[in-house]
Amino acid sequence: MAHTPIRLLIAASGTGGHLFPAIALAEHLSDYQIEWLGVPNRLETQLVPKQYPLNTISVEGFQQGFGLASIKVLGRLIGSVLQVRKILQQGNFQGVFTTGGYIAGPAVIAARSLGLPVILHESNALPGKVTRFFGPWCNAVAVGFEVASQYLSRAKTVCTGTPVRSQFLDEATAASLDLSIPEGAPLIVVFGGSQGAVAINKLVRQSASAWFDAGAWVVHLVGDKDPDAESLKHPQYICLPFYNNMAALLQRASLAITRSGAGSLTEMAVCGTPAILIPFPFAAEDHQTYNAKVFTSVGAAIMFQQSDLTDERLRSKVLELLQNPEELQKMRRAAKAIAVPDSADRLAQLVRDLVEKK
Ligand SMILES: CC(=O)N[C@H]1[C@@H](OP(=O)(O)OP(=O)(O)OC[C@H]2O[C@@H](n3ccc(=O)[nH]c3=O)[C@H](O)[C@@H]2O)O[C@H](CO)[C@@H](O)[C@@H]1O
Repeated sequence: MAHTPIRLLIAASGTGGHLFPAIALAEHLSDYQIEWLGVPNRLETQLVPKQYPLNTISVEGFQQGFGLASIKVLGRLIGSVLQVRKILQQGNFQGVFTTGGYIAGPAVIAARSLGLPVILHESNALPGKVTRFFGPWCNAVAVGFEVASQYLSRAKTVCTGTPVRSQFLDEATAASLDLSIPEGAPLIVVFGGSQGAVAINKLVRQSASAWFDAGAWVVHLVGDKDPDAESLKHPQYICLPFYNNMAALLQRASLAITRSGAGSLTEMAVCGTPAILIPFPFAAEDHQTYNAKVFTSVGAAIMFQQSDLTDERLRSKVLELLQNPEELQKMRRAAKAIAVPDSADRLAQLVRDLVEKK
């Protein structure tokens, strides 16, 4: 007898760091009927595969006001909870999965008020405010890094690692790199999270000529907000606003220079990409520094705070690493050692256990 598929609502919104782990999980629940919950005009409208219908609600600005007992914030929260309840009831959903952030508050309250199980995944080493507040209301909080559990003592935490999309796990992906970089040439990949990092871009442009002289190639993903994006030209330099095949690029890279968003870090661990990390200085509660420390503490990466970093320091550190392949190899092994390649399976199993048990 054919049984009806489980219906799951995934509430993930805003940045690649929130969306990609949820997309990876969805790939592992292919027997489920999945719909998405997001907000209009954010990255989900572009990144969520079309097979998952996107429901949108208005929660814009909620996060900024979070914690302030302002009537306006409360009013907005109640409004969004009612919208999510309606979506859950009309869609006959049996559970909710969320990756935290502003969308998680209304999603958790709505689901719990209807008696539906909620699983929250927190990819950062220092869990966000929404996770710390709503975590205890969830049936489980899955964490990407073990260290996050210590900030969630009232929640039921399970360390699953953070899921990456399947192409990151297939070592043959490197062959699909469609950028012409000579085989064997050292490759430095520079990127700044899903939205670019103008400050890193500037430092890299000031430093890169010494790296070219040392024979390295640079693939620079500059984002779409850098006014000087086109200013550097060199035969060993490839500049793009965004690149879709990050798996191939990180597998091929000799070194990455990047922010320390949880998504990028998890992908670099799986691919074994040595990294220089420059945490985004304005990230909430400086959480990117906490993320970076997970990697520096095992020797998988080197961290610089943006305020201390000059083009001179960056230039010489990269040259030093390029001249020391054994050190890069050590970093590569250390990164691989903290990867959780079966994270999507672990998380999917947790979701199945809690949603199907109901
Ligand atoms: C500024 C900020 O607060 N960022 C947060 C945001 O992540 P944010 O999305 O900024 O950064 P992440 O590092 O988590 O993710 C970036 C993602 O974008 C992808 N990518 C990037 C560039 C590109 O050209 N192509 C591409 O596909 C990367 O492969 C990665 O999957 O949520 C994360 C998870 O809560 C946090 O850890 C980050 O601190």
